[in-house]
Amino acid sequence: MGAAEPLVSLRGIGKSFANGVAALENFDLDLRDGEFLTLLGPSGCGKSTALRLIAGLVTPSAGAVDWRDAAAAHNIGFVFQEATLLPWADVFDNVCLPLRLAGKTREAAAPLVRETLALVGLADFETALPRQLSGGMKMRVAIARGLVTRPKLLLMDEPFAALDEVTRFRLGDDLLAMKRRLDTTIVFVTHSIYESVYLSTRILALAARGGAIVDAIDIDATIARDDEFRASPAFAQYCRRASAALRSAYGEELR
Ligand SMILES: Nc1ncnc2c1ncn2[C@@H]1O[C@H](COP(=O)(O)OP(=O)(O)OP(=O)(O)O)[C@@H](O)[C@H]1O
Repeated sequence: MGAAEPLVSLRGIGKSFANGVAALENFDLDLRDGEFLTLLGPSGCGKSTALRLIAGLVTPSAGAVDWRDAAAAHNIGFVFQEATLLPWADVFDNVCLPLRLAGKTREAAAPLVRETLALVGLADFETALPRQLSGGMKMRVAIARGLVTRPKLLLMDEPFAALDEVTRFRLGDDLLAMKRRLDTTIVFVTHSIYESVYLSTRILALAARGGAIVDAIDIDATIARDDEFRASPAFAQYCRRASAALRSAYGEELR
């Protein structure tokens, strides 16, 4: 098993719900080790369903999800659009939760929780309650909770959608730094073309119905992600391509 082998492969995936909706049809995906993959597409095209299938939260109606390493399949971080924190628990206990669920005592988990809080810039907020935090800080707690078990894979479903643009930019930069530091592979869902180009090493644009891949855009992973990139002709070019892909993903629906 070489490092070039995908971390996880989705083969011929179909997912239909009891109400007859086919969210995904014959969907294939090879997730590369270490990539930042973004799923871009119209509302309802199956992005969240794809994340939930990878996470094992729903089972496919057809096809298979194959993991290179079974242990990675059982240690996946998941961050949602809402931070979904326990309102009565402080920041430390919210981040500690996945370790407690894995059977660690609070004391045994503490060093990892503190290290992760430092990583997301919340070292001084251990005892704060969720209601005392801004939206951006709550999202940092949710990211810390997603990373505290040091998963190989972090799934993020529109995590920054509810945040203002400055907070969004800052969190994006910090997320890339965390990813580098922990060597995490990320699958990210967003509706923002600019965000997808800035953060990703690959973008998949999914068609409005059934999740067919309309375009796969590789973004040069060696380019530093900073203000210079955001202002560069290369960035504009990638955005034009992603925008065209998204337009064709809407297909008939835009006409
Ligand atoms: N549990 C469910 N039961 C019935 N239909 C569902 C269920 N979950 C999703 N769907 C349907 O499957 C399709 C794909 O949904 P999904 O949430 O994956 O799309 P999405 O691309 O993530 O959308 P959005 O961008 O709006 O979050 C939609 O038509 C949705 O209504």
